Amino acid sequence: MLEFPLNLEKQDIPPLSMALGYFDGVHRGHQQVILEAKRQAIQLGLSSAVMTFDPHPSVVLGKDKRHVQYISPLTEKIKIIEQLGIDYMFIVHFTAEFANLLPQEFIDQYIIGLNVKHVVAGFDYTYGRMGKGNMETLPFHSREEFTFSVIPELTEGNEKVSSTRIRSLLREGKADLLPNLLGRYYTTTGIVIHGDKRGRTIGFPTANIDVDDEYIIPPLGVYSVRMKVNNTWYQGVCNVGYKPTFNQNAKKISIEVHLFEFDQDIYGEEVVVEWHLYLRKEQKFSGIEELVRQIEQDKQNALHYFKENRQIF
Ligand SMILES: Cc1cc2nc3c(=O)[nH]c(=O)nc-3n(C[C@H](O)[C@H](O)[C@H](O)COP(=O)(O)O)c2cc1C
Ligand SMILES: Nc1ncnc2c1ncn2[C@@H]1O[C@H](COP(=O)(O)OP(=O)(O)OP(=O)(O)O)[C@@H](O)[C@H]1O
Repeated sequence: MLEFPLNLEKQDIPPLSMALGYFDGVHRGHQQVILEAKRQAIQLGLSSAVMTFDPHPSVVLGKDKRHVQYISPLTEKIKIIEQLGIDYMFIVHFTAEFANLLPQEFIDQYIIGLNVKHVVAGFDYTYGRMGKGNMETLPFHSREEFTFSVIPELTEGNEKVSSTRIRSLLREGKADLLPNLLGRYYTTTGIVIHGDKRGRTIGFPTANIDVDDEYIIPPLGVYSVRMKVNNTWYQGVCNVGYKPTFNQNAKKISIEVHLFEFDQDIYGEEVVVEWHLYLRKEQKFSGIEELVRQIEQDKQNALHYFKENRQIF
């Protein structure tokens, strides 16, 4: 997949069928939009493309002053879209100036100007200043330079499948409910770093994972997870928290995974944690023995979960 710099001339770009959206998480609704752009590309003899934005519009428009966190930070989003078999991806730097473009200016510069011959977007897609352009105004703004398809609302349990809904489920720890919306389990990519080396001595060695702070981290607690190491998936349990049994004033959340049937040195490796099921709260135990007994129980609970859900793995 190629990424174009945006100072391109129209004649340098092949005619495109382009999906439009922010696409955080590339959930099942997004996948319909993107795959329809690909289908139309094949049917109309065009190249397929996705146009997305970075950072999230809320950073620039000031609705969300907090550090923004994503279901899929940009590099992850690019990877997922690439796997859908899209030829080109345009990542528009979302600035105040861009947000201020009139709907017609956006269409002229970013759609017609990029040689787009077919547009695909969802029923609620908006464009241009204050989101004034929408799928009803698109025929007018298109100047008959391109055709378009509108993807109807994909719902699950009578509610729209949306990035907002997925973000709030994730923040409530409901990782097990995500596959219905995301089309896969939630994953975070990170690097294995050194911890306090205590895990080994209590019989539960753990990989401490440094996860990019652009990811949404599920709430504190213990989870059934799978982790991908060197292209192989392993089952395990993960603790997200401050390890209160040992640390009085820890400031940084640690994410550590104990894998079953695994004994390799993986410091410095990139790994993917796949979040499956919230098991319990993190607790302060009176001693190591009590903690170890509980982790053994966590392991049994996770093994039971994976056994029951065997058909998926
Ligand atoms: C499945 C699992 C559950 C855990 N639960 C707790 C907990 O409830 N409270 C706690 O203080 N630490 C908990 N821990 C963290 C352990 O205290 C930690 O793994 C151990 O101290 C080793 O830390 P280290 O890797 O920094 O050496 C848990 C770890 C795992 C793997
Ligand atoms: N459930 C859905 N059904 C059909 N199209 C959708 C659905 N969700 C999003 N889309 C479309 O996918 C594209 C990307 O949407 P967007 O990035 O705004 O996602 P979203 O899930 O609607 O996000 P948010 O929760 O922030 O509103 C848009 O064209 C949008 O209309």
